[in-house]
Amino acid sequence: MRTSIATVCLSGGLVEKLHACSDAGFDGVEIMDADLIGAMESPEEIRALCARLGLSIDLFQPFRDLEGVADDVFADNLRRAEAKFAVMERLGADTILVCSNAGTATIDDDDVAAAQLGALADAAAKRGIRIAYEALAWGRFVDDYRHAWRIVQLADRPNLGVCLDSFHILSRGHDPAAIEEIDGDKIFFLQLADAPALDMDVLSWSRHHRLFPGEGDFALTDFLAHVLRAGYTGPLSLEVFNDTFRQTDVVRTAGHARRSLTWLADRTAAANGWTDDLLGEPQVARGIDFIEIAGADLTAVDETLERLGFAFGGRHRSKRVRLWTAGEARIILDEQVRDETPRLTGIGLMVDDADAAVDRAVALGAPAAFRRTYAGEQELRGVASPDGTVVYWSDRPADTSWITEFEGGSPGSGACESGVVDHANVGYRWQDFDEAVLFASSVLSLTTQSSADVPGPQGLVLSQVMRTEDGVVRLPMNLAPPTAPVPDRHVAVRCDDVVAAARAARAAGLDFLRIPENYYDDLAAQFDLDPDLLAELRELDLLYDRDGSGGEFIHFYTPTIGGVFFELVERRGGYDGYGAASAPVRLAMQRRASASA
Ligand SMILES: O=C(O)c1ccc(O)c(O)c1
Ligand SMILES: [Mg+2]
Repeated sequence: MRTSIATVCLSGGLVEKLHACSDAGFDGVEIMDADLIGAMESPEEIRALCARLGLSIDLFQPFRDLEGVADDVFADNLRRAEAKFAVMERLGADTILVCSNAGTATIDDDDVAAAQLGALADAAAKRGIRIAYEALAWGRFVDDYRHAWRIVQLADRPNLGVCLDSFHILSRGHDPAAIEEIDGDKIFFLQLADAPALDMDVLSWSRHHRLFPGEGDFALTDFLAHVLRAGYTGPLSLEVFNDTFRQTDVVRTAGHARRSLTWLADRTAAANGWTDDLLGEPQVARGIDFIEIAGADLTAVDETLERLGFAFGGRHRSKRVRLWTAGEARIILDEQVRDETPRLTGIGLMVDDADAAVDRAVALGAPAAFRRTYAGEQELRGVASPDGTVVYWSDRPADTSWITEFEGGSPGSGACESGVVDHANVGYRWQDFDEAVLFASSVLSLTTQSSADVPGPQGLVLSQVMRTEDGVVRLPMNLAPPTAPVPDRHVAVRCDDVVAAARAARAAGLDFLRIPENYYDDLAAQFDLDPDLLAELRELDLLYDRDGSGGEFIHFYTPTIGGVFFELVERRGGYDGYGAASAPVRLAMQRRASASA
């Protein structure tokens, strides 16, 4: 698999971008005309730099508004094209992307389009240049790849082919299966982009919201399989217009981009029984082994967990680390850090083959994380995720012998004995969010569940749930408001009787997140609730949700300690959500609590 990336995906100047692409391991680049125009370096210098960096210039782009125009306009278009061909000769680029006319086309006639593209191809042929014709989703008369292919066939020039771009095809809902009807050697170029399913005008969607493969909702493995079955042998190239990636660190984004292609090639090969590009077998998590919270002083967390009914699992015999458990929910408190406010720093997952999980993660470019272990202690292998959170894997059935490394534990209050980690809700800075989604899909083998916007006091919070099919591991991921100093994260523990657990916690002196009276008035209006249940919810600051099939969710929150808080939840009757309807209340109350703190 040869890989390439359009320079438009990245932030910075052209030279910086090229260095980053090379460092990330790309084989080639698509040079955007605007990036070259804005560079001090001459085309010859860029050519030499690419050669030195081991990058081929796979495409020069875009050339706009060529075909479907009157003769005088076309004559001027040819003049423009000749000037760009001359630049390409200096760059040493042999393929130019020509977008279907979205601006100046006045003639809706395939014969005219084919004649004009043919004339362009003949001019290009004199310089050994190839034309890759791409149907833009918003093209004036040509907005479908099948139409572009018909015109290319009509023109019938050896140096004229199509460029396929997953965004233009999948955004319009065009069936990609017909790609297999195109001659493989007439697919001159392939551009890949994912995107979230949005209901908006396609041009804005394309220019601002494209994502790297594995981060959005497009069925890209199917798409790529059609292209490869057609016989395409050129590079897999990323063309992702995205406002975030054009602002984030160029080296990091290039690495992130490269990982998305490794993942896509692996998943496509696996889905089709191909052996090329295969990484190791994905390891789907069978459960959460533990959650790790680190901070310089975690005594407030100890107190909260104790009042919640957790059992003290003891102190680690060789480190400043403590363990708390509620049934199968295990929380590790790590005080081996300096000057840090408490935050969720690690997740332990149980898989069938922990070594395979680590190897696959490393193959996907995740840096291995090591923790200091002493003789007789269980070695934990893991990797750092892009934002620094460490993921550890252990073999299932749970090899929980590490628990015996903790000494001096004592039982809990009992209300939480049925506990298990229901979900870990992880907030990310805007710079980290998309990369975190890709990490969860590629390295953690979690699948994306539809995203939602949750209204909060600082604007809408984008929430994207990543989970295993069976729901044993659930990670709702939130894009924190840009002003949040540390994105909040919380651990939700599920138990059989959250009302009893809330009562016990209240009796033990736990402060709950206060919920306003207005919320309960609204609940009564929304759901025809049993008055006793409503009174109980109100008394205990519990939140409530009900789904369409009668499943119910009852939950409450502890106050926030540094960057972390806890939630206790109970699911009844197969409720599968996260109480999204009450999230605005929670966010508003947390803001109020932090303002008065
Ligand atoms: O948004 C555009 O104009 C544009 C340009 C070139 C492309 O390859 C593309 O997919 C979109
Ligand atoms: Mg494109």
